Amino acid sequence: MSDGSEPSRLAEKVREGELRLHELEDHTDSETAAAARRQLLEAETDAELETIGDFALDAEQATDANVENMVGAAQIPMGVVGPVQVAGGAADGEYYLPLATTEGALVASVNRGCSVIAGAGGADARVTKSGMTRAPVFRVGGIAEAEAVVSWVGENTERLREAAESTTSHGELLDVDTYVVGDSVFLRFVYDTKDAMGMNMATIATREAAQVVEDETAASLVALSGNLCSDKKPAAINAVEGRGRSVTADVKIPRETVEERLHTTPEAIEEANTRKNLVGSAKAGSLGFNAHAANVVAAAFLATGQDAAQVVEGSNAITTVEARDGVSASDASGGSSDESDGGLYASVSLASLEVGTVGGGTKLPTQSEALDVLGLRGGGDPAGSNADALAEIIAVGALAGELSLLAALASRHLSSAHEDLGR
Ligand SMILES: CC(C)(COP(=O)([O-])OP(=O)([O-])OC[C@H]1O[C@@H](n2cnc3c(N)ncnc32)[C@H](O)[C@@H]1OP(=O)([O-])[O-])[C@@H](O)C(=O)NCCC(=O)NCCSC(=O)C[C@@](C)(O)CC(=O)[O-]
Ligand SMILES: NC(=O)C1=CN([C@@H]2O[C@H](COP(=O)(O)OP(=O)(O)OC[C@H]3O[C@@H](n4cnc5c(N)ncnc54)[C@H](OP(=O)(O)O)[C@@H]3O)[C@@H](O)[C@H]2O)C=CC1
Repeated sequence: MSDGSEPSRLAEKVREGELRLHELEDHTDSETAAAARRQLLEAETDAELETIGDFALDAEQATDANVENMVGAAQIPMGVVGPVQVAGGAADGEYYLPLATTEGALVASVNRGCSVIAGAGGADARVTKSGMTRAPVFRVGGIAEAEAVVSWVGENTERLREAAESTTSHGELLDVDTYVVGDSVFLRFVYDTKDAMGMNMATIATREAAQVVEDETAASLVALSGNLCSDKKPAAINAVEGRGRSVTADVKIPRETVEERLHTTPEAIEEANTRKNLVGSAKAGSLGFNAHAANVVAAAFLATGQDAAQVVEGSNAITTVEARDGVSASDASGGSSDESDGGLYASVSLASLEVGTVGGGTKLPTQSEALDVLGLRGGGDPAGSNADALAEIIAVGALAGELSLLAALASRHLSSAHEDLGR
């Protein structure tokens, strides 16, 4: 880093039109470039950017792959919930889940849910489907040509696989789903992206495959993303077909635990879930039949370096709750322990949770430390197991949030909780 005059000199050059704002890193280190931009912004907006400029991350690393025109860093408070026992297909053990949020009462609520789940012996969780998608749109002459392209794709999936997989040592092409609308052909490529969330990987691989389609058929590529993917937009296709990881967590909680820890009954939580999450969501035309899965998904995404815009897909979740007779506490190994006099079964199924433990924002310092808390930094053994485990733990966090909020609503504690903790 240079002395204090260097940012002023660079800021002046930008002001005089000798340098563009985004070119500063070509002339200095990233930290100095960010300082120069802050000076410019401060002069032009009267804002003071002292705190934005007081960051601990490595500016070189951030500007390498995570941000352009860097001025500093946004800081979000991070809390932690747990420990909670997770018996998953990949996750196995007691976990603390870091959550970054500015919503008071959220961490307390999820923590309460985790303590209830822990008291019931833990939750089960499984990734039931996995596949990151990219769906280019091609122009054809009409439906006859569209049909010919679709047939060619069906007969040449192997060639497309070869082209796609030539760009990655980890990614595997699983499927190519075809859709036709008039003279538009959409090919929805589905990849196993292992421990990467996989959007860059899938996009680069699909570019190669799309080239083969263009070379061998009458189709002409219009856009490498044709929105049937569907990335970062509310879309039924993700809720139905899944995107990233489809993951479910569930738990059985004895009646006494519900009454003591959640101050309500299994029946009241079931009714709140039915009338709110199922009937209310249906009437609203919602894709998310849950209370606030997005809260946990967003906070876990921010803490662990996921792409925050994909909270849109992460909120495609259905919560089910049932008051059951003779319910047994989970024993966190898929079995059950002592029978009690009834209790609660609750589940959350997130259809399209897009997570990774390598790539994207996961490499940054606070984010990778948060992944360390989970024991999930970097690639798993076998590849994909770390991202599966992360999906399962977030699902259990979402389940904890659902339980706690539904209970707060059933016991009429929601507004007082937020009065006490959130303002
Ligand atoms: C606030 C509570 C938890 C109090 O709940 P309580 O049962 O009165 O609290 P408690 O003092 O008896 O503590 C119970 C447990 O909660 C946890 N807990 C308790 N306090 C803390 C704290 N400060 N920090 C960390 N953890 C805390 C902790 O696990 C504790 O157990 P312990 O460790 O003591 O044995 C409860 O009233 C609650 O969960 N309310 C619901 C709040 C909520 O879920 N907000 C979510 C956001 S709402 C929103 O964004 C979406 C919305 C609502 O618009 C969506 C929709 O339309 O539904
Ligand atoms: N391009 C786009 O259209 C979009 C991009 N994004 C952004 O994409 C980024 C995420 O893309 P993503 O592809 O996940 O990440 P990266 O682009 O950071 O690539 C991750 C790479 O890590 C390598 N890798 C090493 N170990 C593993 C492992 N165990 N499992 C899987 N891969 C491994 C792979 O290399 P190799 O392939 O050589 O094997 C993989 O391609 C985020 O920053 C996100 O914001 C988001 C939405 C759209």
